[in-house]
Amino acid sequence: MSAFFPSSPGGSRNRRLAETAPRPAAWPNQGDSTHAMVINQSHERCQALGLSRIERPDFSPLGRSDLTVARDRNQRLYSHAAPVMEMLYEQIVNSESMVVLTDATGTILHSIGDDDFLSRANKVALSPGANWSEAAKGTNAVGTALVDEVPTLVHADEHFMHANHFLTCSAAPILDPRGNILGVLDVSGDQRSYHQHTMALVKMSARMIENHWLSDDYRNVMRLHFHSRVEFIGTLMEGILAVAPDGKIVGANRGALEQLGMSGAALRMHALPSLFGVAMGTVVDRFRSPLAVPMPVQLSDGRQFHIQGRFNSPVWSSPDAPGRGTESGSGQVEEATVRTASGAGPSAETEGGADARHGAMPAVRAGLKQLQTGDAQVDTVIQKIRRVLNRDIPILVLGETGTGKELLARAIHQDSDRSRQPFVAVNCASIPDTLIEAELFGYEEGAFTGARRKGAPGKIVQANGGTLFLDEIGDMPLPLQAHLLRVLQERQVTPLGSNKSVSVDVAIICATHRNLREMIEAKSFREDLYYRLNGLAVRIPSLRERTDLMVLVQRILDRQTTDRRLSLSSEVVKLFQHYHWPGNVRQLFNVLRTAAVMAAGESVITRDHLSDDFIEDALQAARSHGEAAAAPHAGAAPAPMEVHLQQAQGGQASLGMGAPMGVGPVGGLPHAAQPGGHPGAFGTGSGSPFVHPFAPSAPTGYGLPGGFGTPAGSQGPREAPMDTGRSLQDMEIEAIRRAVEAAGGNISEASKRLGISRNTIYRKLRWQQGGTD
Ligand SMILES: Nc1ncnc2c1ncn2[C@@H]1O[C@H](COP(=O)(O)OP(=O)(O)OP(=O)(O)O)[C@@H](O)[C@H]1O
Repeated sequence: MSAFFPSSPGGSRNRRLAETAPRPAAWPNQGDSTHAMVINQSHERCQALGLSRIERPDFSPLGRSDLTVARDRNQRLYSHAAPVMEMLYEQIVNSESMVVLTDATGTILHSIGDDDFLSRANKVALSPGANWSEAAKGTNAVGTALVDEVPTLVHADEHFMHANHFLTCSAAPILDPRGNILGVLDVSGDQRSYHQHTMALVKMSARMIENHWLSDDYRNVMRLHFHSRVEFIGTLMEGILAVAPDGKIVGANRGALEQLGMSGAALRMHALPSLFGVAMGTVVDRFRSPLAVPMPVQLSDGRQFHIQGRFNSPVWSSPDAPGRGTESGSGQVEEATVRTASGAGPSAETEGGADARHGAMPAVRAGLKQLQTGDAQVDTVIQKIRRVLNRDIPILVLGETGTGKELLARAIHQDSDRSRQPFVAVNCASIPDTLIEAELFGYEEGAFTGARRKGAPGKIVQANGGTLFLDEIGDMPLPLQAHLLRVLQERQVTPLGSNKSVSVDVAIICATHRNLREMIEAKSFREDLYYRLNGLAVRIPSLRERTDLMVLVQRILDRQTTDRRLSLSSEVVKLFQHYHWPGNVRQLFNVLRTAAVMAAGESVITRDHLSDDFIEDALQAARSHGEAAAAPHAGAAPAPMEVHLQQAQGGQASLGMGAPMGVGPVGGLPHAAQPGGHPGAFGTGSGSPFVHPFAPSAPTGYGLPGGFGTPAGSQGPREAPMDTGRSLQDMEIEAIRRAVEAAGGNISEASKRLGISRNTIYRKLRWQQGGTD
C-alpha cells in the first residue's frame, strides 16, 4: 500500500497508486494524512458507484443550447467570477494550465487557458459543457470539492481515472453568504508544472468572488468588515457581515464564520448588540464619515475585533426592483477595487464588462427616476441631466450639505452607459490636503514616507471606464486644481514618484456647497478648471424649498420597518413643515430613523418619539414664523393623522384626513410657502426663478453663470443680492454654532442633531475662523 494512504481501509483499492512511481520530494500534500483520507474516501465513493479507472472520459458534454441554458442560469455567478478568473489566469499564464468555473453540479461553464493546454484538456473533456462531478469523472478536484465542500487538490494519479493522471487540479467551492454552494473555481494544469502556491491563489480568488457576491446581495444594507488585527481589514482575510437596519446579522462571508467560529445559522441568531456589544445607531453614526477609523469591539467571550462599517447611499427600493438574492445586476458599492491595467481586474463595483459582453440581464437600477418624488425643481434638474447623459459632459452638482448631491451623482452613474464600471467618490474636504494628491493620482512604491510600501493606483485610475465623483470640489487646494486640470485635459494620470502615465477614461461629476464664482474672484478656485468641470451645473434645492417633504418622509419611514407602516401624527407633520432643516434630507433621515426606533411597535410617530432639542428648534421655528399652530403640550395625545401618499411616480403627498397641512397638490404651493411656512416667493414650474431667504444667491444660485441649472457659458445676470443681506454660508455657520452651543460644545452631539458629519462641522468652523480648510 502506498505510504500516501496510511489510513486507507481499502488496501486493494489503492493498489494502482502503490504501483505508481515513488513520489518526488515536492509532491503536494506529502505526508498529509487528512488529504490522504479525502482522496481515499473519494476513491471509495467512485468504487461504490461502479466507476472504472480505465473508463474513457465522458465525451458527451451538454449540447450548445443546454450549455447556454446552464450559463444563463448561472449568469450572476459568471459575472462575479469573470474578472477574478481573468486576474487568476494572469497569474498562471504560460504554465500549461487553465482556469475553470463550474456550476454547483460540476458542469463547466467557462474556462480560460493556454491554447495548447486547452486542446489537451479538451481530449479529456475538461471543457465547457462537460460535467466533472465525481459521479461523472471519478475523483477530481472539482467533483471532490463539491462533495466535501472544501478546497481540494487532486494531483496526478490521485485522480480516479487513468486518463486524468496527467492533471494537477486545485479547486475551491464558491459559497453564497448563507453557505450554499454556487459553483467551483478550479485551476487545472499539467501535473509536471504543479506549483505549491496555486491552491492558495484559487482559494483567495474564490473568496474574492464570494465577497463580491455578498456585497452585491447586501448592497442596500450595512456591511461590517472586521478582523482581530486592524491591518487585515480590507484584505481577503477580513470577515464581512451584512447587517439589516434593525441590527440583525443577515449574511456573512467565510472569513467571518472562520474568525467568529460560528456557523452561518448561529450567526443569524445574533444582532449587533448581542454579537459585538454595540448599538446599530452607534455604528451607523460612526461610519457615515468616509474617514472613520475602525472601531474596537469585544465578543461576549472577551475576544477583540476591529470593525469598519460600509454602506451605500440609501437607494430607494423601486416597486419593480428585484428581491435580494435574485439575478439583480449591478449594485451600488461604495468601495471600488483596483482594476488591472487590462481593465479586467476585480471590481467590487462592477459585475465586469464581461457581463455586458455575455448578454447579462439588464440591471434594475436605482437611477434618476427614483429621485423624482414630485418636486418641480428636482424634476427640472433631472430632465436637464437626462439630456446630457452619456455625452461626455461634466456635471457640477450644487447644493447645501445633505441635499443628496452624492445620491444624485450615483443615480447619474447608474443610468449611464458606464453603470457597470466603477463609481468612485472622493470627498476633497475630508482628506487632508497632504493626502489628496496621492489619493487622487496614486503613487509609486516608496514615493514618499508614510505611503503604503507597495504604492497605490489612485482614485482616478480606479474609476477608469466609470465615473469619478469629486465631492466638495471647492475644497481642493489650488496646486491640486492645476494638477487635476492637466489630467482632465490630457486624459492621462502620472502617479506620484512615477514617470509612467496611465491613460484614463472617466466621466466627471463634481459637487460643492460653495460659491465657486466667488471663489474664482477671490482667486481660490481656478477659472479654467471651473469651466472644465462645469459642462452642466445643476442645483439641488434645499429641503425647505422642496414641495415633496411628505413624500420623502413616507419613503424614509417605509424603509425603517418591515412589519408595519409608519406615519406621522398631525402635530409632527406641522413641526416638520415649519422646521428649516439645516441638515436637509440627511437630517430628515436621521430624525426619522431615531423616531422609528423610539416608536417601536407603534405605527404613528408622535412628538414623544422626537428628541427634545429637535422639538425645541422646530417649535421655535414655528413661533418665529407666527405660526399659531404651536403644538399642544406633549402630554395631550395628538390626533394621529395618516399621511397617505400616492404611490405613482412623482405623486404628490395628499393628506388622508384632517385639514390641509401645507402639503399641496402638484402645482400648488410648496410646503414652505403655505401659511406659516417660510416667507418667500416660489416658482413651482420648471426652472422658474424663486426667491427664498435661505437661497444662497437666488435666482442665480451658487454663482452659476446663468441661473441655476444653466449650462456654463450662457450669459446670465450676475448674482442678485440676497434679501437677508447675509450669505448662506453665514447662516449655515450660525446654525452650526447654535447647535454646538446647545450641545454644550460636544461636536459629536451637534453633528447628530444637525445630521452632518463632525468633519463638516470642524471644517466649516475652521473656515469661518479664517482657516485654510
Ligand atoms: N432624494 C433623496 N431621497 C432619499 N434620501 C436622500 C435624498 N437626498 C439625500 N438623501 C439622503 O441624505 C443623505 C445625504 O445625502 P448625500 O450624501 O447624497 O448628500 P450630499 O449633498 O452629498 O451631502 P454633503 O454635502 O454633506 O456631502 C444620504 O443618507 C442620502 O441617502
